[in-house]
Amino acid sequence: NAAAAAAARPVVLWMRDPEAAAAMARTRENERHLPGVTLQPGVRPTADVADLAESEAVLVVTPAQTLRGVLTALAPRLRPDAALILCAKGIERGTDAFLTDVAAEVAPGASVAVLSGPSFAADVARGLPTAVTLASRDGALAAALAAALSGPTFRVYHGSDPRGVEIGGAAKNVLAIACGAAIGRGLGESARAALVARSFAELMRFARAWDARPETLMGLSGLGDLVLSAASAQSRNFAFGERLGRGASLAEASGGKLAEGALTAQGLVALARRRGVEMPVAEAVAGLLSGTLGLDAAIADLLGRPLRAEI
Ligand SMILES: NC(=O)C1=CN([C@@H]2O[C@H](COP(=O)(O)OP(=O)(O)OC[C@H]3O[C@@H](n4cnc5c(N)ncnc54)[C@H](OP(=O)(O)O)[C@@H]3O)[C@@H](O)[C@H]2O)C=CC1
Ligand SMILES: O=C(CO)COP(=O)(O)O
Repeated sequence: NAAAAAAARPVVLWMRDPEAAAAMARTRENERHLPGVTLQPGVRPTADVADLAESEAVLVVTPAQTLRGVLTALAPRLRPDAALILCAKGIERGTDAFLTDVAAEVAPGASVAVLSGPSFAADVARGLPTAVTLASRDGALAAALAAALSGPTFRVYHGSDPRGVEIGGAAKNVLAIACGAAIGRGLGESARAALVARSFAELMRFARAWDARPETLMGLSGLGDLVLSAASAQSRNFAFGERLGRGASLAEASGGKLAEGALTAQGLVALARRRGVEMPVAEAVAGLLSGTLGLDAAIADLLGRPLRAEI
């Protein structure tokens, strides 16, 4: 919707469910995911992959754990020079792979970019002011895509550090669960602020160890997105943590909604360990989710860590 509004260019909205696509073409509304938002005139819903054959750029916006399957199905049907813009936030379960690496494996030769940053879909769709960042190793491509996608209220910055941008999106979801759990457990706003700051320190260490630029994490994907998800009950990851903090079971805590951090926590911790990065907050979340750590023990572990220099 934002892209169609920005440039008045035609946008093909491919979805897997033919009935949902037909309904959306008829009503011009996504009643299940974004009720009350009217599709821009240039958006054409379809369930036929062949309709993507002419697309110059493809935004892939399905959950992180579906990326491999979705790209495997789509890639052979796309233009060989189509840019793939990855919008999911996560690390692949089982392989612990970054999503850009999954894309490079499934669609070798494709130009891959990552779009991430603080942006609730409902805000973007309603035209509220939003800023995100889009990065590709090909900086000129990133700049061109950012210009094409930007509009009056949807500002797309660009960069050449896709690894940093994807780390920001994947990790903040895990860390937002910790903030939610602290609030749910009644630890207070000072504890939340402390967790945000210490989580950000973890993000920076992780980024450095995984060849990303630390300054990328000081931007929209990283600091910006962590602040959004850690501070807002609208965040599904925060809400998931908050319910855990109030004593809900893992099954109850998701509320049937996608909480990407719950699926990425183990992968994040595995990657951190592989490069010797200390991530106590992420470790606490992973321990909670795997059932090896109770909430009060996790809190005690974090508070009981040896005092050290902050920086
Ligand atoms: N929502 C948000 O505010 C933001 C989300 N993101 C990221 O975007 C990604 C998707 O999130 P979001 O859209 O909110 O998730 P939702 O669960 O709300 O929607 C997921 C969409 O992906 C579709 N889908 C799921 N599995 C498949 C599949 N195997 N093949 C094709 N389509 C599939 C679903 O189709 P169906 O309707 O048929 O189930 C649905 O349309 C996540 O990684 C999230 O972190 C990033 C920024 C903001
Ligand atoms: O990534 C998001 C906003 O930038 C959406 O956050 P949640 O997935 O936690 O709802």
